[in-house]
Amino acid sequence: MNKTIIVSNRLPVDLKYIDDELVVKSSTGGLATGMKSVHSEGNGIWVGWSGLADEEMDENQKNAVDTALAKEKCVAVPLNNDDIENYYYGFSNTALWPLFHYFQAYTEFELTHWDSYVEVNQKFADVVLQQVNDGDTVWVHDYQLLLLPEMLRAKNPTLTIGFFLHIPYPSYELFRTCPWRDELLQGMLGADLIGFHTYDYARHFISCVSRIKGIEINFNEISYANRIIKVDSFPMGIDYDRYHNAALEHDQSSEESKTDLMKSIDFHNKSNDGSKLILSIDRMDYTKGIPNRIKSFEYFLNKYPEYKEKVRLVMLAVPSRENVAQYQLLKRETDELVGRINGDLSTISWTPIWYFYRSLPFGELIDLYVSSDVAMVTPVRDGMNLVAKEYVATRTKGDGVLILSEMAGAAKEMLEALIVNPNNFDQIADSIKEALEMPADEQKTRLDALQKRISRYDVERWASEFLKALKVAKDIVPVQVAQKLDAATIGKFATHYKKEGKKLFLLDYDGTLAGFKNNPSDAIPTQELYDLLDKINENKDTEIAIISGRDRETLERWFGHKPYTLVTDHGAWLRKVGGEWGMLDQMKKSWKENIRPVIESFTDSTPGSLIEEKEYSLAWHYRKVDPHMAALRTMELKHVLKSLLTNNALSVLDGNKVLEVKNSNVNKGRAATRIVSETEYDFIFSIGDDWTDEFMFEELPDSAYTVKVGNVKTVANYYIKDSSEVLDLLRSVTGV
Ligand SMILES: O=P(O)(O)OC[C@H]1O[C@H](O[C@H]2O[C@H](CO)[C@@H](O)[C@H](O)[C@H]2O)[C@H](O)[C@@H](O)[C@@H]1O
Ligand SMILES: O=c1ccn([C@@H]2O[C@H](COP(=O)(O)OP(=O)(O)O)[C@@H](O)[C@H]2O)c(=O)[nH]1
Repeated sequence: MNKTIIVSNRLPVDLKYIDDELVVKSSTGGLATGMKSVHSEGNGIWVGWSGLADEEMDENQKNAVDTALAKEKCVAVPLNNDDIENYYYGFSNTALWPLFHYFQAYTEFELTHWDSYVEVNQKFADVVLQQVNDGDTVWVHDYQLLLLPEMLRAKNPTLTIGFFLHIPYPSYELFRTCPWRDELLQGMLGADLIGFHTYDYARHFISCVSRIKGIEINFNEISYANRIIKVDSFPMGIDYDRYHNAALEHDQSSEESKTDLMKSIDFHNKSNDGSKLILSIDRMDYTKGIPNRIKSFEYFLNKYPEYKEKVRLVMLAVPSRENVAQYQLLKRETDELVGRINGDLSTISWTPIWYFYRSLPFGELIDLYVSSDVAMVTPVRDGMNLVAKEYVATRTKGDGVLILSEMAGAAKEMLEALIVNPNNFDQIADSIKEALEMPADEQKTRLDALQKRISRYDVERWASEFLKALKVAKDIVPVQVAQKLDAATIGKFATHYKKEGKKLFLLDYDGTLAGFKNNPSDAIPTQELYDLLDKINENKDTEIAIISGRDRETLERWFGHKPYTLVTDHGAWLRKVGGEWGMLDQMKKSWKENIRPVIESFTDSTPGSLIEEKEYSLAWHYRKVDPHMAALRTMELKHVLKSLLTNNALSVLDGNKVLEVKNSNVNKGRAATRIVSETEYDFIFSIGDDWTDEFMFEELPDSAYTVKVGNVKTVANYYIKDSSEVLDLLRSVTGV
């Protein structure tokens, strides 16, 4: 039976050696609870770092760790201190974390960090590959392991691979600053499904793939390396029942049983003086907007002084990544701010900010959530933010107000919260006032709606939706009627070619015999191409026909002196070997005077595009244009042209990064038909890359060998990867 392997930087268990004794604690983090059902199913396992440095343990200790982990169905990836320093604190947390959270000034790109990141991703891959069997599913989590999907696929293509990013995916403008942007995207594209918390993150990722990799994308499907990769958003939820039920239990418990922390800050007596509590919980991380929150609370107290002595901010900051300099600075800044504000504003009976730098066990967290009138969750950037959801889940009495930053992924789903810009102190101050004064029925209406949504789409649902979508994604077969041309089939062509009889090669030029150049006039034939075609042409039974969208003048300049059949202007002109040029259909060109200015104005307003004037057509090339802009402009231009081309005599041809206005009755299919109708060929081979070549493939007799350059939708029977394979293919078929 196939199994599912979960891979994340950290395992769902915390391990510690205390006085030589290994202490194992199950983690209650969001991911761990969410994946519980996936993890416990069948023979599934979880692969990750144990949190301990490999060289700090002797063999016995390592064995003890492995045994303890095995009991939890976990397998450790051994990391040494250098790995932890360079891969975890280094590339993951001083390059990717700040970059992906829009803290560009904090982002450091260090080659040693990158090298370690590659090496450690490979270590993860090696451990996973030891654990998997063919056909298994691997679900990779988060920014520490962006390279892993591709590393796994390279070694075992039978795996179904999902990837989920828990942090924001930045816009192209940020992402492109990373020196290893190609490698990171390549790594992620090894997955079958790539999930994000929000649609915006997914959109940014798709934009990076399209702009950096130049890959064609159809809505949320990326066609790459003969696979379809799905991209979608799956907003992660929490274990709603766990929080909700704990809060219900808390409501029923006696005052004495409340936790020491609560007693120490006199939470439960607050109702006596009518004072209110505002709660703030996060890891001590610069993305969480802690200094801004403190300053906006001070701003609130100064803007609405009637609230002095009536409200307290209880701030829990959990120590995190303390080895990274920016985290140390943030800690210092926070300590100083709290000290200054408390110094300025405290009275004998009132301290405005209660600040705790520590983590709390579950019970005390619940106590905090339940006892607070308002939760302020105001990160400057946050992938999702589970604290916001947990606060809502614990409000069992229908009261409590959530103030939520629009920069948290959670804001996309929690619209009934008071949504704020974390940098707008004035707005935050007003929202605090609104929250403190919100009528009970409004609190309840907002909470009901939030609770309904968060309880339905909980963490288990999130995991199962992702895995369902992953299965569907793996099963998508690229729309592909053509077969990849393999050595055996090429051998068959060659055998056929050697037989007696007339042979015809119909060869498209741009994108087939010649690779694309940014400027079409630079795509001149190489000596290698001339030599090869001449050699093939030495066989007196073989006819070479170059069938191109190029104009007559250009093709004549390049091939006029050769004994080849030439078809130009997408099939408008034909010159048989040794014959004269003839027009296949009577065509007009006077229309160009009206259409040219329209295309010219698009060229002016679309940097990178250019107009190519042919005798009987006008082509607008946009190969160098930014793909998003190109998509927009081609849509507009097609629309404008459609309104101008009112009779059927002209049509717009949507080619490979080119729009071309030409006479409707001309196409390569008609030209090819003319050629094959004049001679009886025993062997026909045709090859092309463009949409215009489809007419040719379509019209040729069934016995013809039709080959598309590029793995895209086609009516051809076969395809090859790209134009770099064309000349070798011709050599193999003809044996020259
Ligand atoms: O492992 P650490 O370095 O100690 O960091 C803790 C985790 O922080 C990040 O959490 C993110 O995931 C949450 C759940 O999807 C999301 O709500 C939050 O917005 C994110 O910041 C990180 O992504 C994890 O890998 C870390 O383990
Ligand atoms: O003392 C604490 C404070 C917080 N949390 C948990 O830490 C998680 C924080 O997740 P979030 O998505 O808000 O932010 P992250 O830290 O993952 O960036 C939440 O589940 C909190 O309940 C915890 O376990 N102990």
